[in-house]
Amino acid sequence: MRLIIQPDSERLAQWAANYIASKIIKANPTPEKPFKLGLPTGSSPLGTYSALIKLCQKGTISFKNVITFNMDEYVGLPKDHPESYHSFMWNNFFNHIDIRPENVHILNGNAENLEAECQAYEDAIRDAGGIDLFLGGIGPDGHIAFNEPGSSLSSRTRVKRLTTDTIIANSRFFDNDVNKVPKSALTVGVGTVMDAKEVLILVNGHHKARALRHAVEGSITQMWTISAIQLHPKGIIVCDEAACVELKVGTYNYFLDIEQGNLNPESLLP
Ligand SMILES: N[C@@H]1[C@@H](O)[C@H](O)[C@@H](COP(=O)(O)O)O[C@@H]1O
Repeated sequence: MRLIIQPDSERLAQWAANYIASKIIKANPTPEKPFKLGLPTGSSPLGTYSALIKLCQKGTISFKNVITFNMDEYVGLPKDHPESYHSFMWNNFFNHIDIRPENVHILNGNAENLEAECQAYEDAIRDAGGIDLFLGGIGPDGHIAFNEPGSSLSSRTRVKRLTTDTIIANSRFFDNDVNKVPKSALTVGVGTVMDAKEVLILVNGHHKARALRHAVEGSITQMWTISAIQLHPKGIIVCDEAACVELKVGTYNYFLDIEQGNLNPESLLP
């Protein structure tokens, strides 16, 4: 695993955006051979999305031949609700880049048959040839997508009931009223994310420090589902200083040290 430590959340976001851009450019995608990108919602990716929008508007990258698959969606929230993940993605990212709407995939939390919807999503990912790069964030309890503590590390896309912790954490988007937060969601599984060729996880802020410690220094366990990244051959976590406060000094120094010789992805951009 690589752990990229950045001074603050702005530089974390720029690093991640440059990394994603460099991968898209390197893949040189075409309509026949698109780049497949997995995407999260939440506050963690907002800076990365802004930086990617700027790179697209400058002409450094194009999303014309990029296919996206989002991680998750609430069950039962209307698609056009301001807090649906559909709204989030279009407002914060897709409306500002040159992506083709037919290349965007987001789970439908209002499907009549939710299980069939989840299976169709897995099939669509497989038919697209798998995901090249899955970008993600984590919850303070170390969950990835909506794979709450106790989720199988080989789980696939399915309906998941949200924990009280997540409902409380997400109530900030619903007038701080836990009763307004949907109680379940559709989510890709830990296994779905880990099947991607590369996984890039954004971790910023002091409130994620415990989760980062479990992800990097802890055992692989279903109670911290992000820890599954330890088994991924190309897993990267990019974090800010604030998220590092629970790491051992030795761990922190080691990851800074081994990254010294590595190229900053910015240098790979035209
Ligand atoms: N399903 C999402 C996750 O994908 C996200 O990583 C997490 C953290 O959100 P934030 O980035 O706002 O801290 O929130 C939700 O639970």
